Amino acid sequence: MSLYYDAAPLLLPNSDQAGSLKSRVFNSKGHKSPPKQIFALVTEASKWSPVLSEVIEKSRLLQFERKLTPNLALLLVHDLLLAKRGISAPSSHPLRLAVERHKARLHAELTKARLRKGLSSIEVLRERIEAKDGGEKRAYNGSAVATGLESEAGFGEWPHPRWVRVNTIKSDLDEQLKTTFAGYKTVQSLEELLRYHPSSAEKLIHVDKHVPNLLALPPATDLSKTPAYLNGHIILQDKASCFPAYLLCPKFEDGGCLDACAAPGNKTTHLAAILHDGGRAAAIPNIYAYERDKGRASTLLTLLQTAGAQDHVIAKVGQDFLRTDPAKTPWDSIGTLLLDPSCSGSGIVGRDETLNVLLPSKETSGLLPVQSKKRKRKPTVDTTLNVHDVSEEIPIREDKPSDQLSGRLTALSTFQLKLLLHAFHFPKARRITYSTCSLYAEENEHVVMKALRSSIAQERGWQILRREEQICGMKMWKMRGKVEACIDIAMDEEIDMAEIAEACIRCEKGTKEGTQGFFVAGFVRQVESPGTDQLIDQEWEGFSDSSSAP
Ligand SMILES: C[S@@+](CC[C@H](N)C(=O)[O-])C[C@H]1O[C@@H](n2cnc3c(N)ncnc32)[C@H](O)[C@@H]1O
Repeated sequence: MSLYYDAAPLLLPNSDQAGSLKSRVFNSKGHKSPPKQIFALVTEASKWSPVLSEVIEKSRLLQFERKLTPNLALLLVHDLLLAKRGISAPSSHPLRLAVERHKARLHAELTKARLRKGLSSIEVLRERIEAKDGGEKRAYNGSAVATGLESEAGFGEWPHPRWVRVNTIKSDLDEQLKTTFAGYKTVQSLEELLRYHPSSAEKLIHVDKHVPNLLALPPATDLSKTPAYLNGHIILQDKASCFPAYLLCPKFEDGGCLDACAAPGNKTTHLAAILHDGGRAAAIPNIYAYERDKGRASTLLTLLQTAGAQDHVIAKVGQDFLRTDPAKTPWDSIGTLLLDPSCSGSGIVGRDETLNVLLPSKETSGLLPVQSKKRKRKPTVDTTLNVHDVSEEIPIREDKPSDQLSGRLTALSTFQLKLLLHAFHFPKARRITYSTCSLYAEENEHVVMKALRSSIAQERGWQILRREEQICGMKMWKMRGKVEACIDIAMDEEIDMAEIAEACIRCEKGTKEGTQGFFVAGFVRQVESPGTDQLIDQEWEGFSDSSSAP
């Protein structure tokens, strides 16, 4: 029974315990049950809470059983009706008995709740709830098959499609459409795909209009067991995450390409695919991939192997990009750099989702919506190759008292700017992309503005890669940077802030574009004054140990 006592307080609002649900569960020493079990129960019960609260209220369980609290009732009813093993408590436990004596009524109410939503089976209901939870919100908005769940939960977002990048090192778009996606119906608009109903027999696919070799599939499509995924013919990568390598547009003749923050390796393998170019890149590995974290670097190595990119990439396992000396060989011949540093991760779909719990009311007069404080997940170190599990981001730590948002953003953006300025020192560098999966201007436009105003940028002639200079798909992309955010930083009236904002690319999450929240900007060096490289290289003295990311 300890499981339910451990889990119940976690469903309540106004907890003064800071941190994400995960950190509260996994870092707590006061729990008697295994943290994994507590976490699973709380997240599952929250997911099902709109339906189960209705069931509890209609069955009048809380009126019959006065000892039960709404949160305990939610957990116990969840396990009674939905868990394979039922309630995890001794069969004679009074609280278990208090719920089990209403089993028939509760079952009947669950069936009625499902039928009211017009759903044919509990499996279909489960599918809907899973789809909703995976960020697939408002999936069926406006369609004739509205479930009723949308209005209860107040969804206002578009679902997040499953994005698939065809790995052109091993396959091509045509081949994938004829094999892995044979039998799928191609739809011309992403919106049509996002309105797809999961129980429909029709399989839909959309070929992206911005990024080459990118496909969108309906939310919750599971490709993890397909041969194409297992053999690295396709890579599950969000659309926005494909922007940096595509915008960087590295060419073999540019010289070496450097990915400064590589793990788990989605963008590195994308760079390799772009550079593959008829096998030339295979002859001379010319992509350097830095990954400071050894655990994450092992994921990178696995992904490189699976994607067939191991011959194109020299992985710098456990090495810090900030410790490279740009003046030394081979760094002195690097032509393009991709910087995708650690960030707040605020743009990641599902990352900042609140735990939405709808507790049943004791009075049966309606449901009590409870929205817990905003929480972020604890850092995870991923060492397996399941791209579903591997985050591109290491979320910021939140277990320190001083870890307030503005402090964290300052620390992150200081590190991000340092990385960018270091990249500006590479003597043969011509193009750089800087990206984050953050929504905050501090990590995005502010970093760009500060970088452009730096002395190294001015000495080396680094400029923003203007919209009209960008590769076609990026030029076409409508969502651009925020002028107000540029103005926040601009002090130099000569800088055209509208042009810089226009050059920056933003993606929002939950829109009908189907992306995660993301930001990318390109830098280009068009003029190089003679002798400047030498001067700057002499000036660069490396960063001290204290220059690491927060
Ligand atoms: C946002 S993730 C990169 C995601 C990756 N670009 C992708 O697309 O799969 C940031 C990564 O940069 C690494 N990192 C942070 N600072 C670094 C540094 N100074 N040198 C090398 N790697 C660094 C982190 O360990 C983390 O794995």
